[in-house]
Amino acid sequence: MKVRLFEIFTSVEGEGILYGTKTLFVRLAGCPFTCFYCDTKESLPLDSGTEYTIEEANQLIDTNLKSQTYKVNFTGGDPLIQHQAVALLAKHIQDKKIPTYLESSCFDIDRFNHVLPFIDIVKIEFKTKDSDFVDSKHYKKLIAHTMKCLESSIQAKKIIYIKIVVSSKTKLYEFKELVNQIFEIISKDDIDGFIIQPTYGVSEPSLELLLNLYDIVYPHYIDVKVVPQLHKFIGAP
Ligand SMILES: Nc1nc2[nH]cc(C(=O)O)c2c(=O)[nH]1
Ligand code: SF4
Ligand SMILES: [Mg+2]
Repeated sequence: MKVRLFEIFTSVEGEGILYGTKTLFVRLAGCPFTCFYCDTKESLPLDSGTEYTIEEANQLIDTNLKSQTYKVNFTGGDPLIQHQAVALLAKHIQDKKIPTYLESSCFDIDRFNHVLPFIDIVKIEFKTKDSDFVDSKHYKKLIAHTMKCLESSIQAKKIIYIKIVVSSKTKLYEFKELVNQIFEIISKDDIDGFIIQPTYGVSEPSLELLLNLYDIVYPHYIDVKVVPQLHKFIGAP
């Protein structure tokens, strides 16, 4: 089996509940979606990056693990595009007792379930309608898949947090509908965090909007946090 990696680098985790922690990032090539705020557009083409055999990719990861690595984040692109390869690479890392982390848009429950056994920390990202991830007629189906990924992670007792990227285009009523839908199927104790992540450099949300979005989540989950992407502020990848 082959895998296309766009890049591999060590940095400070810039997103989510583990922000500020040293992490090795394995960025998979390929994502067919179209979020208007995507900050890794170079990695979207399926033929971007470099192709490796699994053995070569594992060797590359091993070389990068040498400089004290505490966890490995599979990101993209979307790692579920190459789910079979990601499962093999993540197993290789777990065998070394290093925690693995999946950074995906959770668009397909079958692909997600294939990778999940080899992942310790899962970010469940719910896309807003205004993200342009998919056109609006496919949005309901996307959210159904993401919900199933969330339920599956809870059943598997993973470390889980929910992330929603918001912009000045995010509609309060749509956000509220999404949050209500999430907490209809889960309880606050099922997750380890809820992150509202503002877009950076494009259609940035106002403080007023961020606070209104916060107030929508708070009644369901009092530890909700607004966390911008830390790495953008320290000039790190
Ligand atoms: N420092 C840093 N942290 C990140 N967390 C998630 C990232 C991503 O691109 O998915 C990312 C990234 O690209 N860089
Ligand atoms: S899902 Fe992620 S990688 Fe794909 S277009 Fe959206 S932000 Fe970019
Ligand atoms: Mg990034």
